[in-house]
Amino acid sequence: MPAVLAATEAGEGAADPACPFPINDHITTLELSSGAFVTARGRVYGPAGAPGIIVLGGISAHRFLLGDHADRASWWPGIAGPGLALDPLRYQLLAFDFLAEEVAPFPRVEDQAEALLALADAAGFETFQIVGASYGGSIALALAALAPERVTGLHVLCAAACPHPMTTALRAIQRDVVEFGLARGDGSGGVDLARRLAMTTYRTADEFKARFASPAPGSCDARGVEAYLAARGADYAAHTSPQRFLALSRSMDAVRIDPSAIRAPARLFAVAEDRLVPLADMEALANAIPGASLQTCSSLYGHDGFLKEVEAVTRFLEAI
Ligand SMILES: CC(=O)SCCNC(=O)CCNC(=O)[C@H](O)C(C)(C)COP(=O)(O)OP(=O)(O)OC[C@H]1O[C@@H](n2cnc3c(N)ncnc32)[C@H](O)[C@@H]1OP(=O)(O)O
Repeated sequence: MPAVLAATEAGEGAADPACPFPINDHITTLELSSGAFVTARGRVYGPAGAPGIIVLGGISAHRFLLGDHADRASWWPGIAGPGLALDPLRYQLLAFDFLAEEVAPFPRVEDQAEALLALADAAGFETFQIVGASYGGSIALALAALAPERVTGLHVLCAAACPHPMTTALRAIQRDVVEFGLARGDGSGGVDLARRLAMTTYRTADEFKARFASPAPGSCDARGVEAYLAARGADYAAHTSPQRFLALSRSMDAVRIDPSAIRAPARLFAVAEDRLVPLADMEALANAIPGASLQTCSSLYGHDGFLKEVEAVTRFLEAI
């Protein structure tokens, strides 16, 4: 278990007087069981005393689940927000910034889980549910295994017990691209190119065919698939350092969850067309967690289905 060295809290709801729910930041310094010292940063949206839910997304996610009331938008639009499935008027929603390059050689999902547990303590969550998607789903599984007595419900989208070798292969190439960029003195260019490749694993061939084979004249996509990938790569590289990219990429490929350690009622959500986390791997996880259930959705968006299929994800989260 992590040793907490310092915890601070800062209320920020006042930053936007129109905000109808409290917002509190928690910053906790702790020693991980690996011996590393880290600072965990989390944000809780919602009224004190309401049931706690830890909300975790893909590698692009951060503690600003609902945006930052300035220039950062919510990373789970349509799912988290007042009146939505993850409602800060009904729950306390805790999101955090992933540990990344500050943990050498890279953070394991178990490290992320320890940081989260310290933040849950700081937020006063005795027990809580977890909703985790993609990389956040892997962390959710690790946290459920770490603290079985505190997790009352586990809801995992598009994440399996370990990465598929083809997924690792494609991520290894992305890391090589970033390392190549760094060696040339252009790490940011490496992240840009790696993200372009990553995008092709998040979406499906059918979506690209529908969008880019004969795009509507005048539409944004009329500029073509290369322009799209270039735009997504540039946007990601503008916000992500090469060191962060490498740390999180290695973390994803190191995931090895022991499903038998999970005691919480577990519900899984898979996308049949997901090529990053194949359906068969999620079926295997569902079979390995005692009592777990699996819902499957079909989506043109593949792995990005957890972000794009708002209706299906909302239905899945209705059981919270
Ligand atoms: C294990 C893990 O954790 S890995 C999984 C982590 N998942 C992720 O990181 C999410 C990956 N997906 C993305 O980044 C997606 O782009 C999303 C989810 C952010 C948005 O998806 P969508 O809503 O379908 O938008 P889409 O990807 O089509 O377009 C995004 C942007 O590209 C722009 N764009 C679209 N087509 C083109 C084009 N042909 N040329 C240039 N720009 C284009 C859009 O205008 C939009 O720009 P904006 O953000 O400034 O408005």
